[in-house]
Amino acid sequence: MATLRERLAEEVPLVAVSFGDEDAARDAALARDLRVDVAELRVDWYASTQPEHALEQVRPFAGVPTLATIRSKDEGGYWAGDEPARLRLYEAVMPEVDAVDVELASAEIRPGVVAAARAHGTLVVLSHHDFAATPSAAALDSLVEEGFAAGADLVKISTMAHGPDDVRTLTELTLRHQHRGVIVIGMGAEGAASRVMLPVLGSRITYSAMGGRPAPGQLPFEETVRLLELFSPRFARRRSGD
Ligand SMILES: O=C1C[C@@](O)(C(=O)O)C[C@@H](O)[C@@H]1O
Repeated sequence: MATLRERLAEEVPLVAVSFGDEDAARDAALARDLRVDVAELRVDWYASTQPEHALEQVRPFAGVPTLATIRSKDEGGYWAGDEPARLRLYEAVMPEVDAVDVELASAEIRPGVVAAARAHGTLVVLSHHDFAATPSAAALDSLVEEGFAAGADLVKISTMAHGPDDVRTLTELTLRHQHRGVIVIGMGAEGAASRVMLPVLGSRITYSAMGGRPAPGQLPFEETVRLLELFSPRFARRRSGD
């Protein structure tokens, strides 16, 4: 199977599923059987914040492209510890995963996460989430620039979409930056179409649900794959050629 880096270079959308630590062996087997493109390991959902516990959950996914996320509460996650402990946990899982995702706004640990990722050859997603609204195009452009300047391989923008104007803002953002490596998501019911449409237009990863704790507007994994096979011939070709 191609590595995540190779897959991203193809510029064909990837479908991610987020997993916690309920049953990592079961989830890893599911991810393999259903050919999930990226397993997002939501370390902030784990019952224990001990590095050894996290590593035990990560290891069964060997062979599946993985993205470790330890999301702050400020941006919709569950991390309850302090920032030094969060950085230590990122550093502990770094050698075992293909990519990590940390918020652009997490100024205290972001440089440390980027430096550790560079040292291990791990990809870095720098992300921004807004669960209330979609900011202006200019504000979103500055976040994208800030992300790449800070060393992101991918910049992720995930904002609440309240209607067609927000979906248009996110669509135009995707088109402006599509070859640089962006992930753009319109959350909520009004944004649901963006989870299929924006990957067709160049957003690199779309997140889908398989149990767990679905984000607002997420579609089930199999539905996401079916719709992308319909609308993205390149995606359909890659899936059938796997
Ligand atoms: O940031 C994202 C995107 C997401 O919030 C979504 O809306 O699909 C789901 C999260 O697991 C992931 O880290």
